[in-house]
Amino acid sequence: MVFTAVLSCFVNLLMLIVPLYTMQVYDRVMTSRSTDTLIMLAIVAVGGLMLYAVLDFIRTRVFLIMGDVIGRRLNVPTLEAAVIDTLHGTSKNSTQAIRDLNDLRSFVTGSAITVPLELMWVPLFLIVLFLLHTVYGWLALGAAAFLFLMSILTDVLTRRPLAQANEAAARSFSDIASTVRNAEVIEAMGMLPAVAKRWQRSQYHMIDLLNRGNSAAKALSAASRALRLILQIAMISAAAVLVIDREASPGSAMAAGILMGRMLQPFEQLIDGWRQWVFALSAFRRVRDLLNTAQSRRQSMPLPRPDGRLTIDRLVYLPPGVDRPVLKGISFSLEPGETLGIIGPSAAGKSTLARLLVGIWEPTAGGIYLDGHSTFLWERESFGVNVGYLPQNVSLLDGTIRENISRMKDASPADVVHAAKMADVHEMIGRLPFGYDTHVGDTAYSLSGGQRQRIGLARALFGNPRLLVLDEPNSNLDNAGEQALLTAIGKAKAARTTVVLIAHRPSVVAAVDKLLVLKDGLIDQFGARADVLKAMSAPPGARQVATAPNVARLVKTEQAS
Ligand SMILES: Nc1ncnc2c1ncn2[C@@H]1O[C@H](COP(=O)(O)OP(=O)(O)OP(=O)(O)O)[C@@H](O)[C@H]1O
Repeated sequence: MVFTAVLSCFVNLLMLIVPLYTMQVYDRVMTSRSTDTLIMLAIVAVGGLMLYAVLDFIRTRVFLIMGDVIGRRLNVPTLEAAVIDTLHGTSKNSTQAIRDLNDLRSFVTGSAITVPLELMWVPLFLIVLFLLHTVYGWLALGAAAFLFLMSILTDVLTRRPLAQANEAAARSFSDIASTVRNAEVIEAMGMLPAVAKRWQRSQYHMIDLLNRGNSAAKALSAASRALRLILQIAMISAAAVLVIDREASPGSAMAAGILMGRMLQPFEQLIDGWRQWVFALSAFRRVRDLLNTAQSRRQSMPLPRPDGRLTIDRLVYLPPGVDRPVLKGISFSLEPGETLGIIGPSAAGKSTLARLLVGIWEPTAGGIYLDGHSTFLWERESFGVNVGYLPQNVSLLDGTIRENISRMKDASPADVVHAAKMADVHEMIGRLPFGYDTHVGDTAYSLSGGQRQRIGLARALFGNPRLLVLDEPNSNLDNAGEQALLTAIGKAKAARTTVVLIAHRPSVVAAVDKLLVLKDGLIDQFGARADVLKAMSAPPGARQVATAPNVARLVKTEQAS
């Protein structure tokens, strides 16, 4: 910015060439009738203007580089902040930040950003006008003050509606994204007219705000343009009077007209470009707020590969903005290579527990420890290579099957095939149009729910994780798929991977060592599978399996010892 300000000084100085040249031609060349002087003056003026072009180009390049730097420095931090923000559930429209960043870049490379730099050098033109004649100087000063007041009026009248319109546009974008995501449901149930009506209402509101801001801005811009021309005419008339009274030369009168026009131009540009400034400032604020608030609260030091000992100690989870905990003090532990099935009614908190186990959310109280280290605090990359997670709603990222299984890394084909074989999907992938290179994701080749789930399982198994958390991995599977899942769990267990499996259907829990029954955020039953199943089938009074408080005591004693 300092460099461009210095460059702008020279650019503005060189802008004096045309008025000075005009003055010299009128006052010197025309009176002396010397064509040699004219040629000399023309050569100097053209040379100066070429230098002007070069400096102006360099100034533009500096802004292009600035735009580039903004993109390069902030792209990844903004993406990371948007992801963290989404996980915290603090914002519903984190993707807007990426759009904001692109808008900021376009603003920096546009014309409105240079206006303050031009305004900075207005005093230079004023000094020259005062030097030509004090009347020119005072007139120009009055005109500048008048247009400055117009800019303030523009701000007062347009800033609020334009900023609100900008926010409304951001919300509207997020509405469209959600509509497009749910296209199938909307089409199948004829919801489009109702959805379109709702969206149209928000659009009308946005357009209304935009029109209000724009009409005021356009009216003020037209008024200021006319005003500038009127002020220029006032300047030329005053100059004519001075020439008639022989107080100024005709050349200086011409120069004063040109100088005044040039001096007032940035004010006009300021009023015209106000909208861009308002939008850029709100985009800047959103990006800044996101980068400031969405700070990762995790550790930055990578940790070594764990054995897979999992300890859950008095875990409580209260979602943000909710006053009733979903998990109300859960404690249990698993040794490396143990497999645990978690069952329980809907909304018992099973998926919440799964998300907490893999450190997506931060426990409100208590903790989850893998080999003694909090799974939430664990540095993400070193945690990720040791953990596999299959969420309830599997969605694959935009990319090939190979990229999806290898978690978007440039992995060796042998490792990808190994994970695919573990999940028993190697042959299924072989039957796809381009095998491992088949492009999948939201917009590409459509896989069935079961196929997606099995590729999601291969992705979770990739890299032989130490902890594997599978949230209802069989919800879309047929018998063959379920058999493959049981085999995969068996292989993971043989490789001493600790497995946590959430299930609705009891068929898959046949593969686990221990069983946990979760009810309303509390452990109802926990123990060896056979014991829990026996206790569940026994009448309520006769249950003898460890319950939550007992387990909590067990964990505490273990830690104390
Ligand atoms: N971020 C959140 N904000 C508010 N409530 C939440 C949040 N996450 C989970 N809940 C609530 O916690 C409860 C448990 O949800 P969870 O998804 O863990 O249940 P679940 O046992 O996996 O159910 P299902 O078997 O139907 O998948 C639900 O009542 C849900 O509304």
